[in-house]
Amino acid sequence: MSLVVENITKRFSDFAALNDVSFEAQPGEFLALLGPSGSGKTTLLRLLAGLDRPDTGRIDFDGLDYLTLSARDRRVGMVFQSYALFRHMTVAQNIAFGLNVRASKDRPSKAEIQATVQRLLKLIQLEDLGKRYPSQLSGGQRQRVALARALAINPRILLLDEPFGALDALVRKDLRRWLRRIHDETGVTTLFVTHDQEEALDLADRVVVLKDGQIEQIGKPLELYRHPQSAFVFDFLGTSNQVPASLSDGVADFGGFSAPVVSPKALSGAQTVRFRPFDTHLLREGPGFEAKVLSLLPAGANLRLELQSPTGQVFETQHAHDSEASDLCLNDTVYLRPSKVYAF
Ligand SMILES: Nc1ncnc2c1ncn2[C@@H]1O[C@H](COP(=O)(O)OP(=O)(O)OP(=O)(O)O)[C@@H](O)[C@H]1O
Repeated sequence: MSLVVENITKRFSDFAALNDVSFEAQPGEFLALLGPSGSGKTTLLRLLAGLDRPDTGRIDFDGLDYLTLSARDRRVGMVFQSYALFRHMTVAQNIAFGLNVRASKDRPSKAEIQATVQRLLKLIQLEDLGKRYPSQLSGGQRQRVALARALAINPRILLLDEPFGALDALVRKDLRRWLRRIHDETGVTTLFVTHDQEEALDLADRVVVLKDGQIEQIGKPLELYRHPQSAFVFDFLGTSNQVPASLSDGVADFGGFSAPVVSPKALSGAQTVRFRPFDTHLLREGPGFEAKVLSLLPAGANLRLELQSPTGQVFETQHAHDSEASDLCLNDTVYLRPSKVYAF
């Protein structure tokens, strides 16, 4: 059951929050919508949920024209950043809510609703907390309940708007893994809004990068990371070191040393080129970009360095523990050479 979004434009007065946006989600796919604040992520979710209408375009799900369906008939489950649980209801009542409010002809029996609640409590690993109130839960537990409530209506699509945005980094990481597991068990087509590139790359089957209401690029996480089509995508997906170079025939010349260029098109002449922290060598002697070691930080299997050039530019580099970086000290002078650079 695929989701088709075609040529969607949404204006607020004369400002286009979404401008001709098209993409598809495959049945059961987990898509991340990634973009900076104001890029149109929430606007897109609201259109899918039926909380707002686009000015132009088409939204279909499994052959159903969603724009002709009410929000309720779309059967979309939503989870927001703020815990939108009902405070006066227990966890179990919150989860049952979407089923209890159905018209009597569509409402499952009490026993069926209870069974669904039990199944979902088990799924979110809060089996013993059904009788508690939201105020008696941690932030992470509340978001798990919010997800169970969204799943209770057996949604065709699950829309998650920065669901872990208010939680601390460790809990976020934990819930991320957990969410992916739940997704794989339930197989619901899911759209997950985030402005955190690590979260998007870690979680999603494919990532839709939005900028100023338009799609910059869509792709699998590694594909986006390795083959960004624009400087925006490169900069947004990770640390970006930038230097001027002279390009010709796929080589960036820095005056005395050079590096191969990865580029979506053939470029020549003076350009700013970009490189990632781990695409670098540090040498004791030039040629290279001269810099002093500002900081040295062990980061898991790697060493992360900050280097500062005589003009004040700061570079970030990353190296294996047993590499040339391992015997450097603070304030040592090194010569930095990129092993490959990107140009757009
Ligand atoms: N009801 C509205 N009236 C006017 N402008 C709006 C309205 N809703 C959204 N916008 C504008 O549309 C643009 C996109 O907003 P949206 O909330 O979709 O961005 P976002 O990518 O979700 O941002 P964030 O990450 O900050 O939540 C913003 O410039 C916003 O100010």
